[in-house]
Amino acid sequence: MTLPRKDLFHLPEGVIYLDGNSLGPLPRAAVTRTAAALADEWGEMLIRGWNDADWIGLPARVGDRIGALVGAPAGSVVMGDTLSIKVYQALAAALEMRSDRRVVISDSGNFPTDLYMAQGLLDTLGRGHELRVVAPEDVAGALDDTVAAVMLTEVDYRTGSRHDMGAITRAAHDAGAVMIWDLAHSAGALPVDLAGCGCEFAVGCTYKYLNGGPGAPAFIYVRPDLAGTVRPALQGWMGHDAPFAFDLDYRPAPGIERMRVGTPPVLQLSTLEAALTAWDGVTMEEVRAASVALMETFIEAVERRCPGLELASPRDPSARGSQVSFRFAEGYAAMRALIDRGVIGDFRAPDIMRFGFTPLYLDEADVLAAVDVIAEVLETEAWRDSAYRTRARVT
Ligand SMILES: Cc1ncc(COP(=O)(O)O)c(C=O)c1O
Ligand SMILES: Nc1c(O)cccc1C(=O)C[C@H](N)C(=O)O
Repeated sequence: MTLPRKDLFHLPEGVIYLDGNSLGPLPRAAVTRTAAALADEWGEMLIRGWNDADWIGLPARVGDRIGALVGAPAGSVVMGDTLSIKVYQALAAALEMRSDRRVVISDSGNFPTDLYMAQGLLDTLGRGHELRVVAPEDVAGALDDTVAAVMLTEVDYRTGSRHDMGAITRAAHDAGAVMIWDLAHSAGALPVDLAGCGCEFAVGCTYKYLNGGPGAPAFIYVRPDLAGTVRPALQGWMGHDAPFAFDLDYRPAPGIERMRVGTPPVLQLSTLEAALTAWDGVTMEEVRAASVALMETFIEAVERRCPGLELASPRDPSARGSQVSFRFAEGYAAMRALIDRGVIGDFRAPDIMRFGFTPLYLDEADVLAAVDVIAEVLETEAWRDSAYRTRARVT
């Protein structure tokens, strides 16, 4: 299999897209499939689509496709809701499994919504739980027999620095804690071995490296030996054993389907299902090898040509996800200047310029052309233009 597979994507003319770590581009297969889901399924089938187009089976069917990309067996991943909700569900179930313990460990590299959801859940429980947020390198040292759950994102969204999932999961288990991984910046970016690492829960989003589109639903994995016993905190009817029996009392579905909540987002799941065909016939190992090669080319060229930028990501590729970040005090304005010139990355406060590497639709020529533009923006100080200083609502 050769990479990239640019033909599978709509890539706007004149753009080098280095932000697939935040929102993937539009896969061509998604255009036709979404149009068909609208016109042929919703339009023609109306309510019959639930059975005739198997809308009801989408959360499990798409979950299996994603499971195959993150090392999870069939029947252990299900789709739905936003990642924030899936974080809440995983943590709530983990705390029930360790009801005698009160501490949750996370780290300061985690994405804020994960921490916010944890804080809200712990407040709602009102049982004296504590969220302890430590530095990423201090996680292992923070584990003791008071820790109920460890909740981490494998790849830091700002620096791209990567945890060792296997080692941290083992350390959490040695301390008797439940392990939850957020794979937002891993799924479709790196090989992940959920079954091998033995974690109890994993969650992730699908709008980044999996190219499911803005607002695409999240996924949740529960280790197969636990899926029939974990208690869902959000007891929606779609997670019921028999939703269409309309019982007055909740009875969870026998396995992973209990982590469903309400009506699935059929149109977004259809888009995502088609988007995932871009992974057919390519392995995550091939994608990873190509990503590392692109990142090494990028780092070498940027450091040689742009001395004002300071590498914020680990230099060792094995300690990094599929993004490269550079620090620059005027990073926000500089990123705006780059975007104006067709090189799209993004900015994270206070000074991080982020660039994502996505070998399905990027090649070395793109990377070198992007560096030409970065060098030009820095050499000419184009970022000084006042037009680049006003902050957008979404960065
Ligand atoms: C690690 C992580 N968790 C959660 C989210 C967001 O969650 P949601 O899909 O609920 O907006 C992101 C990015 O948006 C993220 O990077
Ligand atoms: N989910 C996002 C959104 O709804 C709007 C803008 C950006 C995002 C993101 O995905 C941000 C991303 N998690 C990050 O790594 O910063």
